[in-house]
Amino acid sequence: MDGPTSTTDGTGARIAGPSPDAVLVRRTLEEIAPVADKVTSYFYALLFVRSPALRDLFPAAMDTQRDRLLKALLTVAERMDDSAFLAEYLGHLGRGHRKYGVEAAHYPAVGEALIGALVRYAERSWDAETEAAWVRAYTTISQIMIDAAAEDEAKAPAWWQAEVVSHDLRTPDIAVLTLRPDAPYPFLAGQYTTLETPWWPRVWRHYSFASAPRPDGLLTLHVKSVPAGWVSQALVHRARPGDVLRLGPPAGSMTVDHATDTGLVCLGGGTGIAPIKALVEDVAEHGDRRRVDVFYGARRGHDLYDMDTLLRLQKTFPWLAVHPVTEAQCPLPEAVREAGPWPERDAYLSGPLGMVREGIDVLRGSGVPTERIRHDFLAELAVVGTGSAEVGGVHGAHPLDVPVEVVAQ
Ligand SMILES: NC(=O)C1=CN([C@@H]2O[C@H](COP(=O)(O)OP(=O)(O)OC[C@H]3O[C@@H](n4cnc5c(N)ncnc54)[C@H](O)[C@@H]3O)[C@@H](O)[C@H]2O)C=CC1
Repeated sequence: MDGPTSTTDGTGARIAGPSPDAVLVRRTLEEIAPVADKVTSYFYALLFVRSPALRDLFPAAMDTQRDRLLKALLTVAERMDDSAFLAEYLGHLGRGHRKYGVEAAHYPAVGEALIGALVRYAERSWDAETEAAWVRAYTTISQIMIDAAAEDEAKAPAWWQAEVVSHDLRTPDIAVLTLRPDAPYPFLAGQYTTLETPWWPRVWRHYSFASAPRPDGLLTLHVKSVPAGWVSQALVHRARPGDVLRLGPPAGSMTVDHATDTGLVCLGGGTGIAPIKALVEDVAEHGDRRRVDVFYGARRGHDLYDMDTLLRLQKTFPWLAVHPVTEAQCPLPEAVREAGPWPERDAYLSGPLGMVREGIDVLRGSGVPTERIRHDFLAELAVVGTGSAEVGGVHGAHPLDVPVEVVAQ
């Protein structure tokens, strides 16, 4: 892509402006924004008519697919001149697409369908120069994704099969599943995975791991069945020991920095307690010098489905304090504010979007510097991908930093 231009401000200092290609790409995206749905439908129609074999990479029902492509494009367009961001974001996307069966040979057809859809709906701004900018942009995007996938192929499988070894229904709509992967699954406490069930082929959802890596290699997930949540309902009400699921690679950076012994303050709302529990186990495994406060929020007392486990951990580890909070008592972020300030802590948040957002505000107001606040916006992905809250929570300062997978979520 062409490099950024620069201008000078009133003091003569140079300010980097967007590159000419970024200006042209953004102009196209602005023009199509009001008809984004039509562009997306036309893109997929072109893709599947011209390359019918690619249809098999996508789920049967395309409604879960809707906004993904456009959201990824907007993210890239917004940061087009930031090569470090592009390498990280698109590298993650390229690796993540291996599990869908995406190959290097598929990329040109996608690029042609994309440009075909843009030509049709960006009539006002489209010209030869714009087309050349889009071709350069797409070539760069696809090459980063292809290279990242090829590099990953040399060291990790595209997916893992995982057998359900236990299924524990904790409430009428929450199950704790234990899985045995068919090969060692390398992850860190606080990370999440993508998962596909045999009942909804090519429909993938995100779930955080509820335990730190264990010597026996087993994995644990907490799943809440949500209305219209195909995958979550199948996992809670249908999955049984012996069923085999597929897992994508681990992702997420809500992990503990073991180079320091700073204390932790953790907020887990609902099934958002899952990765928080994994973090507590991780701290325990790395020594016990750190103070850890866990605020566990639920709507009602009986929704605190993992309280027994947390109390057991609290009894074992004197450095751990667990604070259950129900809505009748007070909102979870409020309880954290009242117990603060937290100036010397690292903070971790996991749960519904609203809780995470409010929690961040409270933590900032209670003295925690922004760079010490970690969270993964899984709830954000659920909203984008399905219109339902079907995830078990992705990390980043901004939701757009989360790689939104273009194919089959
Ligand atoms: N790594 C992550 O970020 C993870 C996120 N999650 C997300 O957590 C959510 C769990 O859902 P449920 O169990 O149904 O939780 P829930 O809806 O029962 O709420 C749990 C807690 O969050 C509080 N809360 C909810 N909305 C709030 C708001 N707008 N402002 C302040 N507090 C709020 C509730 O008062 C309660 O204390 C899902 O959206 C899931 O995607 C789940 C696992 C991991």
